[in-house]
Amino acid sequence: MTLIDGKALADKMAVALKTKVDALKTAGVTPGLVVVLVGENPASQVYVRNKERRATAAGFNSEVIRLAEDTSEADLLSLIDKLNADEKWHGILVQLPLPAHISEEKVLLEISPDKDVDGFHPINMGRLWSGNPLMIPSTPAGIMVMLEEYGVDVSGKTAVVIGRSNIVGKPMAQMLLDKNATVTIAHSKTKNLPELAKTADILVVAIGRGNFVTADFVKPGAVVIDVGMNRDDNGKLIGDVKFDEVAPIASLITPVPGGVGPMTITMLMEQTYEAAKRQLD
Ligand SMILES: Nc1nc(=O)c2c([nH]1)NC[C@@H]1CN(c3ccc(C(=O)N[C@@H](CCC(=O)O)C(=O)O)cc3)C=[N+]21
Repeated sequence: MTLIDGKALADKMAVALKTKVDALKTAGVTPGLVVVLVGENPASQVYVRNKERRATAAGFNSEVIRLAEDTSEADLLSLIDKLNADEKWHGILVQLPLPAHISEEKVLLEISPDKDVDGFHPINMGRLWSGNPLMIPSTPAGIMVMLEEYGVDVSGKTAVVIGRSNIVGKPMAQMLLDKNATVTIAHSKTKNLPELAKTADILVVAIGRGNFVTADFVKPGAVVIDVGMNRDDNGKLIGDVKFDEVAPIASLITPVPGGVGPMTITMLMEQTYEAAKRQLD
């Protein structure tokens, strides 16, 4: 079994990114990433801090706009309009989830598709599915980079993605399909899930249930990617995969933490850089 070290890869890519950013700055453009955080979700605070740290280290303009939990939808939408029009920002990220009184759909539609570093705007989702991607969701994008880095040839492989969210499951399936995997998307209503999962050469788990995938879900030699971010009873961060049990069977596996999470942030930075570079075109 080999561990897929997402943290180490993220650190390596950060060094290369810094060099690319320095060159872009010399050409007159500084990449700018603005993150909007509504309310006080403690988990979101951690992610947002990590993003800010990585953006600053890369030499970006970076700002976190913190809004009160009771911010109105109209106020958030007009803030987004302002950020859309501001040349300083190449990437706009509104941290999800939003408070219940704000429509996520309306907010995601408001962000200019050209600045939508999350790739959540319907235009960007449609572009991805039609084979003409621009901005793409960072979590599956980071997973594709990890597979490539660790020499996993996806073509012709059987892939099972557990989870069908717009943020991870669906774009993950499309990216694997684009690399010629045979892809199945499984979810909470799937029958005989362990048997199905066991057919996978590449198993991606993004269901948000701690330790859900046990050894009986995994074919010996499979590549196992754990997107889960759950807290156990002691507040410890755990994945969707029961690591100790699955790791000995897998050929490659991502840990939590230190796997998918750091690469998610790396891909946000890469996409912000690419968006900034397009400003020169
Ligand atoms: N619009 C939007 N875009 C997002 O990309 C987005 C979001 N909303 N809402 C929340 C989720 C979650 N997310 C993570 C990013 C990095 C880590 C990360 O860096 N994790 C580290 C450490 C985590 C820790 O120690 O708590 C790791 O896995 O090693 C985790 C989770 C981005 N999200």
